[in-house]
Amino acid sequence: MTFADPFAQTVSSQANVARALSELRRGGAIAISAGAETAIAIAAELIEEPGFAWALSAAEAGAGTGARLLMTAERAARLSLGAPAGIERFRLLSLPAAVSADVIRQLADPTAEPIDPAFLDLKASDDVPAVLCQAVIELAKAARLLPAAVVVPMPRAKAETFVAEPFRLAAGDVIAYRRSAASGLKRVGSAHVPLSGAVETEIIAFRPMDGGKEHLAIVIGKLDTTRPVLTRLHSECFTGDLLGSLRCDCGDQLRGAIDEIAKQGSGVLLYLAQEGRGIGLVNKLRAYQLQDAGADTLEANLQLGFGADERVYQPAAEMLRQLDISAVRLLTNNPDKVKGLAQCGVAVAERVPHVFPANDHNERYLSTKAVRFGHMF
Ligand SMILES: Nc1nc2c(ncn2[C@@H]2O[C@H](COP(=O)(O)OP(=O)(O)OP(=O)(O)O)[C@@H](O)[C@H]2O)c(=O)[nH]1
Ligand SMILES: [Zn+2]
Repeated sequence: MTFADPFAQTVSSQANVARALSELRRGGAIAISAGAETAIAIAAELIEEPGFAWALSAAEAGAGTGARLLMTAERAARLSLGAPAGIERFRLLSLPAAVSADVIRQLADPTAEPIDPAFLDLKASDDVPAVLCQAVIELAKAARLLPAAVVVPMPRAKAETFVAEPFRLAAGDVIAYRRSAASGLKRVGSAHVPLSGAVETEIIAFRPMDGGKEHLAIVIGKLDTTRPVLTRLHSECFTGDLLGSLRCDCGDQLRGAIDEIAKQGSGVLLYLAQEGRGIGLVNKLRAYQLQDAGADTLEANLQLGFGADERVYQPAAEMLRQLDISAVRLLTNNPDKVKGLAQCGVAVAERVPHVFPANDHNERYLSTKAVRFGHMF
């Protein structure tokens, strides 16, 4: 296929990223390039011996150009593998030739059997361009995997003749893809769904351009968009919203927001597909395991290699824009949501506190939110 027009190019590069995501999620290898440099990458949490051996031979990795382990600065710091200055966003470490797939998974995953990396003598490496490393980390996060990968740089001569299985990907495409997933939303379906306590409710689904999971706008009553609209941004929480988990306050906040909006006459609840503050359900369960071993909710995210909060607010702002809402009264205790929305061009006329009583199981979680995230309780 040739790319005569830029739209076709965009669509095709988006398709490549989508394919790369599913390859990574099933433990497959991808070939990714930045400028003249190419490397093979496999998600660290899924690496097995055959794939690892394939990557080494496909890249014709010789002495000194073997496998690298790529991880975020947060994870590296917790393995005492951080850079002295500690300012880089990720670490690339050369792996010894005899390292096993099991050891790689242990390094990447703090919920696996603990490992002391000191005996491996991992050396920092800089033979993969930063933009390529960044793209691989972004891909792993977008695939809701741990943000760590085995990366095998490919000699240039080999890269020129290499026909990747199944394709080759450019690092720049990943960045463009992430941006379009955050801001390109299409209204794809809506219906009247009477809720208990809020009979006049319409649910509107918005699909991200990358084909990812839909975000939902739950519109209660008749909106008056000439004035700030009572609005709740609610990040998906399968355990709290659906199962009534007592580890968090999400279930109470979800139902409480619907009740409050209904009581005040009208408003909107944006149900955002950002489970686990954007790290996904599986990683949230891992974070819970780390919390049961002593970490708080913020530290658990860092141990897994994520930032404290991986959410972005462009999708919420774009949904509000499509609903013709330019100013909101925001039901939240989280100062980052107020800031995040404002940065995306939505006027936050007022913050409306959204506090519910603690229980025996979520007291520590709520106090961590207050102390470490600055939540206003
Ligand atoms: N990573 C991680 N996510 C969690 C944990 N507990 C709850 N969550 C997620 O945190 C998010 C909570 O979202 P919200 O209630 O919208 O937001 P908030 O940041 O608490 O702010 P408020 O607007 O004040 O409620 C949901 O996506 C939950 O799945 C945890 O221990 N670790
Ligand atoms: Zn929750």
